[in-house]
Amino acid sequence: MLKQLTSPFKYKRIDLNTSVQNSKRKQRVGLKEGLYTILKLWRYLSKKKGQFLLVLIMVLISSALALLGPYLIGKTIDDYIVSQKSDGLGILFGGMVLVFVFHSLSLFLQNFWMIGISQYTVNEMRSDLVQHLHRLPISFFDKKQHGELMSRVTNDIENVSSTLNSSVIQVFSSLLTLIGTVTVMLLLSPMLTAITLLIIPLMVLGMKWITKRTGRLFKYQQQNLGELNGYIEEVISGQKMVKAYSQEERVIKEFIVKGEQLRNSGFWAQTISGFIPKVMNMLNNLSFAVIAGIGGLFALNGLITIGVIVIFAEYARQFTRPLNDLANQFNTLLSAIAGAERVFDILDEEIEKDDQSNGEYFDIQGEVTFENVSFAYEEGEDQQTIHSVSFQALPGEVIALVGPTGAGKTTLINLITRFYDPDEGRILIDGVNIDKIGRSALRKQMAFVLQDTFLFQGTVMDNIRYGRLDATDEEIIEAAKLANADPFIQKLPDGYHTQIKHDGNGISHGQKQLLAIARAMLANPMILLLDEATSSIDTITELRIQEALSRLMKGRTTFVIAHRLNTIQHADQIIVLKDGEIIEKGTHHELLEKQEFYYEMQTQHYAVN
Ligand SMILES: Nc1ncnc2c1ncn2[C@@H]1O[C@H](COP(=O)(O)OP(=O)(O)OP(=O)(O)O)[C@@H](O)[C@H]1O
Repeated sequence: MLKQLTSPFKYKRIDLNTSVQNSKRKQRVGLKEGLYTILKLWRYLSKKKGQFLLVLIMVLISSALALLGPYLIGKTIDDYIVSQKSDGLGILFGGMVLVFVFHSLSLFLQNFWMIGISQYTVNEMRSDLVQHLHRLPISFFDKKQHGELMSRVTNDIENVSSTLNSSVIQVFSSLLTLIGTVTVMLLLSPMLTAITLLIIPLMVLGMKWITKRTGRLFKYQQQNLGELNGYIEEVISGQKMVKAYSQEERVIKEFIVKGEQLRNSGFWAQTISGFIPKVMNMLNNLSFAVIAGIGGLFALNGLITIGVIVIFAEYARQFTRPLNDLANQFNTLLSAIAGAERVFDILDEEIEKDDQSNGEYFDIQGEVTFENVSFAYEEGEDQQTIHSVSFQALPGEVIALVGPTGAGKTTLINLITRFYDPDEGRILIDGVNIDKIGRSALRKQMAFVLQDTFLFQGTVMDNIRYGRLDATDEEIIEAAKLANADPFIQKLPDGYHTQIKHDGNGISHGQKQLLAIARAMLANPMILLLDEATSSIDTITELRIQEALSRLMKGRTTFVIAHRLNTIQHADQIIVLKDGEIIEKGTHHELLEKQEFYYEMQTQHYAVN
């Protein structure tokens, strides 16, 4: 099996920056990066400082009691068994029982409090992450796979949680046990201690060699897991498309490749980290042999007692165990830091600035003006997506946006809604630059009826209420009636209370559009953004949609991305876009008379979408 796997050292050749290119912070690697992440984690943990202090006190107590146990056993051997005495043995025995009972109790308490801290921390991180995700600009989501993001909110956070649950205590108790053990050992026999400690350099060197590799390998394992999850999410959501184009084989092959990558990185991360306990165990046994041999010689020469050999043997175990634990926990910590780092990478992403405005609701008339607006999706792009676009839409006008595919129609809508901001020029609503209006206040003035209406889990009623959360049931039914959606809703098994399945599966395309119109009716905005459906909808539903739309459009400034030219003949203005520029503007008749691009589109049935 080993032969099939790529050597872990292959990873050396992978440029870290290829997978972490989007964040400046990610350029920092190694210790500095780790410390930065730990500092950020501490900001969360420190909110539970009091409880954390209690945990540390319990760790201190349990570590001290763990030291006391072997010491008492050694004392029993030297003072009672070797010297054949029994006076006071009962008290010593009682003391030992108490030590072990309190040791367990302190372990239980530290665990109990630490789990509380870890669950609190992880919950805070998760909610910060989700809140932050909602404040990020749309451009952030353009660059990220949804499943990969999901993996950060779930897997990576879970990883941090389980590590906090166990590793923090382990690390502190191991450190304390180490210090305590060495101190007592030195007090009992400095010479035997020095010989026992010779093992440390060997352990440190071994650990360094291994952890250097495992840190990197765990990072790749997390990355590969994120990519695989992203892929699974994508193919499950796009299952229909996969089947429609008979892409199952290709998808399975790609999945196998990604799965192999994860298996490979997982295999090496686990294998190399798995060496640690084995190596430590071997060194541990070696130290036992050394203590028994050399300690025996010392005892024969009267330098130490038999009780001290027993204490040393027990301490050597206690001493290599924390080293062992530290090494193990180091790996878990590295893996959790890698996870936390991926979470903080998102938290470090700059949120959408909500400008100078106070973001309050205000009444608008619906005049929209573009003044020399230029825009490119990517910074430094040679070709602008929108180039010096100017036009004015008066309140209540219907503006049709037409042009070949990729001309920039959707981009114009994206700019009006401030999903993106222009690089040059201004967009004004009622004469106010929209960058002075808070995004949320601006979007409250708008409603969308898009080709692909997204329906959330919940009832039909809930989905219409999305348009205005404080709407009453009566208002919702009224909006549905105006949108011609009421007849089909009434026929659903539970009417308005029918549960919508995932993403509206079970509701037809045309019915989704009607629900979107009802949502928009309820929102009652002054500006309406329509992306005309291209898919074939049956004639009756189509008529219902058209009728509902004209009702909805009345008195509102409406931008329609038109895919069929026959539906926009009555628009007040038709804006013809090509390669991001307005090449013609006017009414249907004016443009036909000009006999230019629009005329060509009409006469030659130019593909307009
Ligand atoms: N999020 C994005 N990131 C980068 N480029 C984008 C993005 N969205 C669109 N583009 C590019 O911008 C250009 C204009 O796209 P847009 O979607 O505005 O065209 P459109 O006229 O609406 O096309 P269609 O009729 O096909 O929907 C295209 O070249 C497209 O590839």
